[in-house]
Order: sequence, then C-alpha cells, then structure tokens
Amino acid sequence: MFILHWRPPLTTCLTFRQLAISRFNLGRRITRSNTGRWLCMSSIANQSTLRLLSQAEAQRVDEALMSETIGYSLEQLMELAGLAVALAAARENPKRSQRIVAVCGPGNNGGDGLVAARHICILGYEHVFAIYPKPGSHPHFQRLVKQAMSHGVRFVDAAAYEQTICEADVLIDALFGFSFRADRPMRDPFATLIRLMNASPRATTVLAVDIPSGWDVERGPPEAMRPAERTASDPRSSTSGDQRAPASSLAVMANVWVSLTAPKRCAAFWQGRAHYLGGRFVPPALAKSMQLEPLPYTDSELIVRIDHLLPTSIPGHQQEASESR
Ligand SMILES: NC(=O)C1=CN([C@@H]2O[C@H](COP(=O)(O)OP(=O)(O)OC[C@H]3O[C@@H](n4cnc5c(N)ncnc54)[C@H](O)[C@@H]3O)[C@@H](O)[C@H]2O)[C@H](O)CC1
Ligand SMILES: [K+]
Repeated sequence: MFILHWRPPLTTCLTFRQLAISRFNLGRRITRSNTGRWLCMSSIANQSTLRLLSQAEAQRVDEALMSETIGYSLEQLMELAGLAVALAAARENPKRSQRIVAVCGPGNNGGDGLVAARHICILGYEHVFAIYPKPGSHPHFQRLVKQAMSHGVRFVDAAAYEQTICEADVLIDALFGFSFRADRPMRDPFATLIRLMNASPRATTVLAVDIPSGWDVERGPPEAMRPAERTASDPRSSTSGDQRAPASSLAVMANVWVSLTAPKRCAAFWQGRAHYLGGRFVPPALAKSMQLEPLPYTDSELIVRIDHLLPTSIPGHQQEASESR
C-alpha cells in the first residue's frame, strides 16, 4: 500500500480557473473561501444550497455566539451586523448625496439599524436620517442613539415621518427581525411606517435587515404578497396543513436583503435584486455544529452575495425586483 502525495502545480490551478471562466462562464461562481480553498459555487448550489435556519435555530445560534464558550457580547454582534448592513447599502447605492432613512424598530433589529445609520454617515453619506418611534429601554440603545447623532444621523420627529420616508432614496428596513410574531396583529406606528415605506415614490433601494419586516421567519411573506403559484405548490404554504394564519397581511416590500449570521427559512421566498450575508464572525466550530456551509468571502470583505446559493426549488424565486416592487 502506498499513499500518493500530489500537489497540483500553480499553473494547473490557474488553468482550471481560466477554463472555468472562459468555457463555462463560471467567473462569478468560482471563488476562494476564507480558508483559501477554491470553491465552485455552482457545485455548492447544486449539491446542497445554503441551509436555511428555522426561527428556533436562529435564536440558538445567537445564544451560542453569546455563550460563555464563545463570549461575544450583544453589543459586539450588533456592531458587526450594522456594519455589514452599511457596507451592503453603500455597495448598492454608491452616490454619497443620496438620502438614506433607517426605520428602526423596538428590538435588536432596530439596534442594527441604528448602527448601520452611523456607519453610513461614517462612509461619507451626507443625508442620513433615523426614524425610531419606540426606543429600546436598555442603556445600550440610548448609547447607540448618541453615537449615531454624534456622527450626523438626524433623528426625525413623528410629525415628519411621512415626508422623510417620501423623500428617501434608500430605505433601511430595521423594524423587525427574527423575533417577529407574524401571528400577532401589527399595530401602529409600525403598520403606518410599513405602508409609508411601500408607497415611497423615490426609493430605489429598500434594504431589509435580516428579514423583511412583517415576514414570518419560516413561512415568508404574508399570503397576500405571495405569487399565486407559490401558495398552491409550496409545501411551506399555510394551505398545506399548517393551521396558523398570519394575523397581519402587511410587510415591507424590500428589494435588497442582508441576512445576518445565516439566512433564515423565509429566504427561500426571495425575489429581490440582491441578497447579501453578513456573518463573517461565526467561529468554525459553531458553523460546523449548526451545519452552516463555509461561505466565499473574498479578501477583506465582510459581506458576500448569496442569491445564487439560496434554494431555487420555489417557482419564481429568481425573478427581478421590479416584479415584486
Ligand atoms: N445574529 C446576528 O448576527 C445578530 C442579530 N441581531 C439582530 O437581532 C434581531 C432579533 O432581535 P430581537 O430583539 O430578538 O427581535 P426583533 O428586533 O426581531 O423584534 C422584537 C420586537 O418586536 C416586537 N414584536 C414582535 N412581533 C410583533 C408584532 N406582530 N407586532 C408588533 N411588534 C412585534 C416585540 O415585542 C419586540 O419588541 C435579528 O433579526 C437581527 O437583526 C442582533 O443585532 C445581534 C446580532
Ligand atoms: K427587518
């Protein structure tokens, strides 16, 4: 018995990459993982698309990140989450003169929005606003408000919500994330804010932080917002045995999405322009135990496009945002 040690010469690797790019048009699909391995995205996508987390799993990953063993604090994770959102917002909207409005909810999703607004200012955007009707009671949220203000984020009074949303070029939807209860009615001011965001005439980007607000973490958008064929054929549809009926038919119509840590099950319903993941802080052991696939972050990037790695079995999944907005 013998073991053959063979290392491909560098030229072999280059030829493989060049071939893949020229012949099979895989340029966007061949990439290098953060462990240095070449990954063929189409084979990942074909063999196993990204595993999508249930609501309970998303909460378990969060708890594990903040456990004694791993040791992150909520504040650190929120900072990383908000920074990822800001980077995606900037990549999608490079013009620094655009008016960017972060609409922030009462929980940690809202905290991510406050951090994102601050980083968007730091990145050089001149007109950054925050709508924050129900500030969280924890002192951390008060600190986030102060930090955002000191970098130039303008907090808007209730009387100016409508005009501010109406004049926005970019809306950041940070109202609700993975703890949203779709079986409860959505009350004001959040219901009104979502209606205003969906009716905003100028906004070319509506960016959902972690989950489009109003979506069920597992079952996706409210029934009224789903393509007709989806409700008939999708096993996750409420028509196929799940008796819970969403109490709210209201949800933000986003066209850019930044999933945090890992995409949740509702990501299979995505039909927008770009879907990013911000989660370059999950330790390898946790990723392994939660069966999270390695992701092809490049160089020093903190966000990665995952559109092509999402399950495509649902009809209409890859349609353009223009169809849903
Ligand atoms: N994993 C990460 O990288 C990180 C994710 N983070 C973000 O935190 C949210 C989850 O935050 P959480 O505080 O648990 O909940 P939400 O912000 O989603 O919302 C809770 C908030 O909403 C209220 N609520 C629930 N249902 C309804 C309803 N039907 N109508 C009105 N209000 C409702 C509830 O009462 C609470 O007040 C996650 O998605 C990420 O965005 C962290 O930043 C850490 C890092
Ligand atoms: K959201």
